[in-house]
Amino acid sequence: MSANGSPTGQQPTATYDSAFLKACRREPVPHTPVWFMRQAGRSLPEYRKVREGIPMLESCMRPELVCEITLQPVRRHNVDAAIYFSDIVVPLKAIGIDLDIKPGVGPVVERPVRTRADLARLRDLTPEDVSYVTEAIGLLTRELGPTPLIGFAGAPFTLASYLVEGGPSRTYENAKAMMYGDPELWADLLDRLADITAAFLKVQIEAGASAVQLFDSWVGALAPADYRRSVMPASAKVFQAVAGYGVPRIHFGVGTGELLKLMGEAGADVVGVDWRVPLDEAARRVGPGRALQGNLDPTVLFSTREAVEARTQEVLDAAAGLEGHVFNLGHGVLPATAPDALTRLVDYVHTQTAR
Ligand SMILES: Cc1c2[nH]c(c1CCC(=O)O)Cc1[nH]c(c(CCC(=O)O)c1C)Cc1[nH]c(c(CCC(=O)O)c1C)Cc1[nH]c(c(C)c1CCC(=O)O)C2
Repeated sequence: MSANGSPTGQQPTATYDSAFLKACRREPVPHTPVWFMRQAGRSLPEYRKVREGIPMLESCMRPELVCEITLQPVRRHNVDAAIYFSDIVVPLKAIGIDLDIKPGVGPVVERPVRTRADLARLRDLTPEDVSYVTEAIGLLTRELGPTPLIGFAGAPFTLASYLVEGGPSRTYENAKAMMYGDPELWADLLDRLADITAAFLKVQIEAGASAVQLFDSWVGALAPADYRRSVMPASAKVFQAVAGYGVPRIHFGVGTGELLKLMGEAGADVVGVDWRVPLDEAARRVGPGRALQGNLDPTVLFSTREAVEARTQEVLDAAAGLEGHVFNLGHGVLPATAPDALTRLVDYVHTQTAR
């Protein structure tokens, strides 16, 4: 086992023994650990303040700023893990793809990837391309103490959805047209993206990330047979590439009820579940040997305190028989969420599950 995967390696014992990493390893925990996808970001006034006037992608390349933004939700909410502040398109930008993150829209690619000739633009990612990531994680692991840091990347399908469409899409018609109509080009595209993603995750783990999450946010658009044939090999390649580090690998997507089993089999130690499938049913679908993460509907936080507690309790009850449970929302924190509602939610989960 590698440095980060053992208590004797570069990772401090207190981090290795944290509730979050124990739950990922399906070991007994003192309380159910909690973190939130998109916990660092627009729901926090202190985030909006430090980001003022700095474009999103530029903010991802400033180590001190990344460090501050990553720490903000840890200070405020008492969450059990930090997630590295970045974006799934950062490694693509780093290899020279002409893309930007447009406020209120998302990633936009100037020249979409549609042909075999376009593939040549997807060169390998080297650690030097993202030296600011190594630097920021170095700062962060010192500041975080025992709190684990989650590194992340976009999965090949979700990255391809932006590259081929040229921006956000509801239907993924260009990406799926390539997948159905030119399976060889599609497979080569996803394989290229798998190598870039694996390299990006390795940089984060070697710099000190204690776990990684692979976001395949939009893969719920696919039928299981297409997932298995056209996406799973590339995602499995990513997970395989980082298996030797021994850090937990989390895999998440939205609307993936029919894909949960396959997403686990792709090589995840923890399968993320959105709010559409209760966790006990998700556990039946995923099968033994993997922990689950989720799955409160993020819009519940706009409701009354009583409703939040009742819905949270339902999630905890459904998770009661699981081998390992990491509490999270079923998707990212919505920008208009009241920060105090998140702080109260962390406290509620910790109190209700204290053992
Ligand atoms: C699909 C996806 C993207 N980015 C990401 C995903 C997968 C997660 C998911 O499914 O939500 C991942 C991501 N993006 C960001 C994080 C930060 C870490 C965290 O979770 O706190 C993470 C984990 C910062 C961000 N990434 C982005 C913001 C907002 C931009 C800003 O604050 O100026 C943040 C905080 C921009 C972005 N980037 C992307 C979108 C759809 C958007 C939102 C567009 C908008 O509504 O403005 C692509």
